[in-house]
Amino acid sequence: MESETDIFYKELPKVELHAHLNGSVSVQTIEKVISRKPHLNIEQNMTAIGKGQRRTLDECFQVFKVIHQLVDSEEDILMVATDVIKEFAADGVKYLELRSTPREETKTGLTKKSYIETVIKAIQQCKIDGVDIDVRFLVAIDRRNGTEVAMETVKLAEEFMLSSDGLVVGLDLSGDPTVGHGKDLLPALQKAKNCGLKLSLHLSEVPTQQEETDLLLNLPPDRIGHGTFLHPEVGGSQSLVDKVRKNNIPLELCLTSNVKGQTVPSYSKHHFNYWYQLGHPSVICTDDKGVFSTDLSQEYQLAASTFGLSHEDVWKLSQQAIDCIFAPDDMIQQLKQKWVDMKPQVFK
Ligand SMILES: CC(C)=CCNc1ncnc2c1ncn2[C@@H]1O[C@H](COP(=O)(O)O)[C@@H](O)[C@H]1O
Ligand SMILES: [Zn+2]
Repeated sequence: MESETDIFYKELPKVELHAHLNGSVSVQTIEKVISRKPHLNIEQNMTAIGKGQRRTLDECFQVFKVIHQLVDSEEDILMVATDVIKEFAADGVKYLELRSTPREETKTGLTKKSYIETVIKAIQQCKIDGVDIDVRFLVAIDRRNGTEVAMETVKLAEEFMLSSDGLVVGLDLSGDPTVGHGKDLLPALQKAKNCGLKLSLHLSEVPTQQEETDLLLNLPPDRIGHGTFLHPEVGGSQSLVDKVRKNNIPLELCLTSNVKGQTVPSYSKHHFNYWYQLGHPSVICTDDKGVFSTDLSQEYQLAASTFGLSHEDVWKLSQQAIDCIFAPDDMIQQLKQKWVDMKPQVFK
């Protein structure tokens, strides 16, 4: 951790809806994987961006390549996923949607199928161990890989949605936003939606994606990652904003990620404020807590201190996130009850 987070934010029950598995790996876990693979000559400081540091988007995506080199077997994925889930739980996250791109690695025998199975195994193991968190999984499409891989990923996600006892709930579209075009992925995303997978799409993470965003908003997605350049003040348009509002599509907002990745110039200029002022459902998330050296408590505290939110405002924000989860209604009701039960303790 970079700086102390107030106890209120730690104790606040939280919902995390935008967390990439391999971007969420902590320093401690990275050290463990590095010690398993000394021959790679990778140092811990190559996988995280510290306090006050910034990187270009391109440099950030290089970091994921390094982490992928380190995390390349079923054994690694099981450890990484288990650690990440336990860390979110220790930070007061009560419900987590993890997302990850299935990969295959010939040299370790990892297949896309065993990749997903291993993440599911980690989720189940944490449940058995009594970790106080409910976890669901979104299978991710890396936009760089194009139409065919996207379609193959949707098929896998559908298979697991039907066989994972409700743990696989949806699909994520992510990857370097400057590569590829959403129109090539539209048929796969449409198919996913038709078969009942929920969709969370990274949209307008960089400027100049209006056309793609406009197209993909017609699906419509169930949630939007970032949406940094949707509104007219930053080169988006009123018609994009109207589409998002008309369909009431929640936004997943990641302050530190956007500032460190330099798509947003400073915390006070973050688009959280624009959407919050509109009363539009906005969920504070971490994106990549390992890479950006943060956690969800810290992100809530940052939002509060930057935009002058009271503890009561922050409570409402974390509570409203419950309505944006992809798990079915009984989980929503369970979480709402948990928030009611916990409130006296948090405001003591
Ligand atoms: C560069 C930057 C500012 C990152 C934050 N914004 C992001 N935008 C799009 N895709 C992302 C971002 N962060 C993580 N990802 C995706 O998540 C992957 C890492 O997690 P995983 O291997 O899917 O488990 C990356 O390879 C990338 O495909
Ligand atoms: Zn993301």
